[in-house]
Amino acid sequence: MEPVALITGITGQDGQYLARLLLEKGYHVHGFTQAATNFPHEQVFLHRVDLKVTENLHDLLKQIQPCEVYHMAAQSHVPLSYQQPLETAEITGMGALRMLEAVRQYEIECSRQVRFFQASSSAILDDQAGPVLNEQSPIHPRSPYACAKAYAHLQVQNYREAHGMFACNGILFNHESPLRDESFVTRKITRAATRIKLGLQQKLILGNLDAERSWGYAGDFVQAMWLMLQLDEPDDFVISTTKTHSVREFVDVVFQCLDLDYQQYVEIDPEFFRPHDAPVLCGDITRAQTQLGWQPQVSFTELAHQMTQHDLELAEIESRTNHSG
Ligand SMILES: Nc1nc2c(ncn2[C@@H]2O[C@H](COP(=O)(O)OP(=O)(O)O[C@H]3O[C@H](CO)[C@@H](O)[C@H](O)[C@@H]3O)[C@@H](O)[C@H]2O)c(=O)[nH]1
Repeated sequence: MEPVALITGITGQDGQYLARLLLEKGYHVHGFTQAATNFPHEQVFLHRVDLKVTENLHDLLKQIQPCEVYHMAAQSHVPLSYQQPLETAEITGMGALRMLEAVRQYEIECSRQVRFFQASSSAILDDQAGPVLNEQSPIHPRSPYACAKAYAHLQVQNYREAHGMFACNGILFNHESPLRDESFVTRKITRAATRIKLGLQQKLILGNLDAERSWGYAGDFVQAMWLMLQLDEPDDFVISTTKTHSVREFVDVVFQCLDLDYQQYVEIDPEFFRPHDAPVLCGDITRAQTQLGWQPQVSFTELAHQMTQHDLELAEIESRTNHSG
């Protein structure tokens, strides 16, 4: 019998890469989302479930009987969380608790064990605690989003310790791809630069260009998620690359790839600055390397080029459509 996995938030970048990976590994993949449209994998069974109702989640678990649950669903955009702190807490914080509780009830009622993965975030860690953060770094969230993720992270640890649940936090540092939503900075940059190249857009308006992040590739990160749930014992893992680059460097690489000088096109608007923005975020992946045998494969430059190439093709389609229309 094929193993059965449930991915929440399956239409996001991580959900899509993870679905692809699990299908390759021979899983039956179920996913849920509140906006189930046009999901590219026909083999994935899609469900529309309200993350705000524990009974719905419990009923879905009984119906599909997963052995692994990957909890990705969240409001994961930091600036939006300042405008919608309650909704963010509800979806990102309480949503994870409802999922854990539904799994616990299902395990008791059906005498089964489920392995649970939580997409935790580097944003929960104290970015003032040092240049490189690990699993022992203090938790000090500094945005409504980070507070909600910290709550979910602690509940995962609590369910593991109090109920013996097989539950792992992947403390994910920034990870990007051509499937990244355009509200995040890397995709905003590659979409805009490629549209500028083809004359479809004049300017790119950004905020803080000096923030340094360890930009990883989402396709690499989902490997680590799967590896965590194959361990003998559950644990928490930092997943990151080991090199940081500023937003400015990302802009520069992308525009150079298109033979453009970014300084002619990029403008700064204070609207995109945040009340708090970690100056540097980088993870120590010693635990992931030693216990999971995991290593990031795609470099910063390869990632920027891959995203630029993808978005150049999109811009070319847009350009052709404009001319034929
Ligand atoms: N979104 C955005 N960010 C900008 C902009 N200009 C500069 N930035 C800077 O670019 C950096 C990255 O911003 P995002 O791409 O929005 O990501 P994030 O806030 O770091 O959060 C992402 O990574 C976390 C893990 O480290 C995730 O937890 C979170 O959900 C998200 O994926 C931040 O320092 C932000 O201030 C802009 O126009 N838009």
